[in-house]
Amino acid sequence: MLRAAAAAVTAHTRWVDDFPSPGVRFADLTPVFAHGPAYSAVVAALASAATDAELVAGIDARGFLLGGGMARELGVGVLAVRKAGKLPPPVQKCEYSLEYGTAAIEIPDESPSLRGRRVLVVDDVLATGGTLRATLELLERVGADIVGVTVVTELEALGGRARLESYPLTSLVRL
Ligand SMILES: O=P(O)(O)OC[C@H]1O[C@H](OP(=O)(O)OP(=O)(O)O)[C@H](O)[C@@H]1O
Ligand SMILES: Nc1ncnc2[nH]cnc12
Repeated sequence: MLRAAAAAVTAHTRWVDDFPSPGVRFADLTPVFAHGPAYSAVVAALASAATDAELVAGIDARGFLLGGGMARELGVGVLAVRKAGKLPPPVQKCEYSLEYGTAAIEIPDESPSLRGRRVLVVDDVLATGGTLRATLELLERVGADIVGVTVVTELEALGGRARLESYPLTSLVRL
């Protein structure tokens, strides 16, 4: 199952040079998600990273597409980890930097309560790890139990895995 999903990712990923800034080679997974069999294979493979999860947290924006499908697959709920300024207060916020700039993300502070809940976190790409680290910090701040961290594509040269050392990280494709 994992091998078929990885092959589908490799076949359908579009690489874009100098986006969103010069020198960046951007992994665009849009065609992977738009291809029915590839999307199904990827969602099933990612969901298998933590079948004991009680909630899937998907990171803005492509993590939403994955997280919703995975939550259905596992029969659990889904949480949108949002870019700053989109959620009504009260929120928990964390600023971070990534390959091409800085950003901030937020989760709801108390509603839903995440204390003690087993959460599987998902995003499309792991690059520097800034986005996932900030997300994990937020989830831990509100007491969540991180049972899995999973991504479709890991860009190894950018060193994200080292910044997530203490978490159970899996990826379908490592480049
Ligand atoms: O490991 P990192 O260096 O943090 O990079 C990974 C993040 O970068 C991309 O999102 P981006 O911030 O471009 O936002 P978008 O989803 O709004 O396009 C990608 O979808 C990850 O969320
Ligand atoms: N090269 C890249 N491709 C896709 N998403 C990214 N996020 C950070 N760097 C990226």
